[in-house]
Amino acid sequence: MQDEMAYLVLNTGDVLEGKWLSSVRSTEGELVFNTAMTGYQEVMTDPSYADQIVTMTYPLIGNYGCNDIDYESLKPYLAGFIVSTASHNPEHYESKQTLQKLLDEHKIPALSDIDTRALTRIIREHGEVYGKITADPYDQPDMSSVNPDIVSTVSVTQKQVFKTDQPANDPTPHVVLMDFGYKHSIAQSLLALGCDVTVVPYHTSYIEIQSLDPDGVLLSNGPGDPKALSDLLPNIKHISEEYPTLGICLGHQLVALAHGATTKRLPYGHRGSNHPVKDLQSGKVMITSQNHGYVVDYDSVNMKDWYVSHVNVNDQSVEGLKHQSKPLMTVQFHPEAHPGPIDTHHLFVDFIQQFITKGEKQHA
Ligand SMILES: NC(=O)CC[C@H](N)C(=O)O
Repeated sequence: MQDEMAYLVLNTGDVLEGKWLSSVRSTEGELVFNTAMTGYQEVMTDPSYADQIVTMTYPLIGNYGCNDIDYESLKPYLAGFIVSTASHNPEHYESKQTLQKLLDEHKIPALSDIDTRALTRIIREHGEVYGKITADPYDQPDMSSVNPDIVSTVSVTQKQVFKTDQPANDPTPHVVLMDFGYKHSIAQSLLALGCDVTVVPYHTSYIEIQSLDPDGVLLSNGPGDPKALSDLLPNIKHISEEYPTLGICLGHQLVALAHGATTKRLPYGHRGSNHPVKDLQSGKVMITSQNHGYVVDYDSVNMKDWYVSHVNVNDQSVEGLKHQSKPLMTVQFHPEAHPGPIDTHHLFVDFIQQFITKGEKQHA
């Protein structure tokens, strides 16, 4: 079985040969690349990558193993994983299993020994690339397999309540986290700051949220094209107008769409843990963790009610929005990091400061 040939067949006509890194042998999806040097376990378990085949540009992956604490969700949702050199002998005091074992356990098809430099160049050149991991080099990826309803496969189906063990605030603030595919470290960031967190399904209505009596609402990251969720926009608009709101990544894009802006595809996405972002108010540049293929169109933002709070230093794309008069802010990057630097962690503090300072609920 180990000798079976392993290929990544792309819709560009390119075929790359590698070695099997998992016992599950066939998958397809959109190819994306991540430039982070560490954090492969967090990348693999970030639900934003659902249905995508992720290639890591850093050449050695798996060298510190996989542990019990870096899961960003219960399991990896990505369609496939591609590396150059896979380490089979990890060394780290927290390591519990190898990369290969984790991929096998969760039945994620994966290849090693792929020329990830060549692959990344192909993705950069073509932008939107689909591929198939297969034993047959004449197989072709079927692009019709893209699931427009991908968020429903990663969101919780029932609410989950998490109580903080950090009695930092009195009364304890309560944040409702709308789950479009949330990374666990978002909830952990809020719990560590002394907030109770209720995670709710992505389609939870304004009335249901109201019945939970939150102090603030957070719309999470998640997979897919934000425009696929256009049915939800009136609900999101209503919620974000009534409660202090923080949108992260997909949550940012959805709040922007709900308030009349548009989104578009980036040429080949921002995925990595060293993307420089400028806070336009302070002038400070922060290094951020990112994972997105879409972006809010700068010119579509209604500057009467909003302003652009952050921009990407590399391509000037929109990285953050703030409402002119409401406690409503959104960011394209990941303030929870994991993996990545914690330069923008203060955004969680800014978010909760809006409802803890007066010790009483701020919304009507
Ligand atoms: N991490 C995210 O929330 C990603 C948002 C969206 N799926 C995109 O690719 O742009």
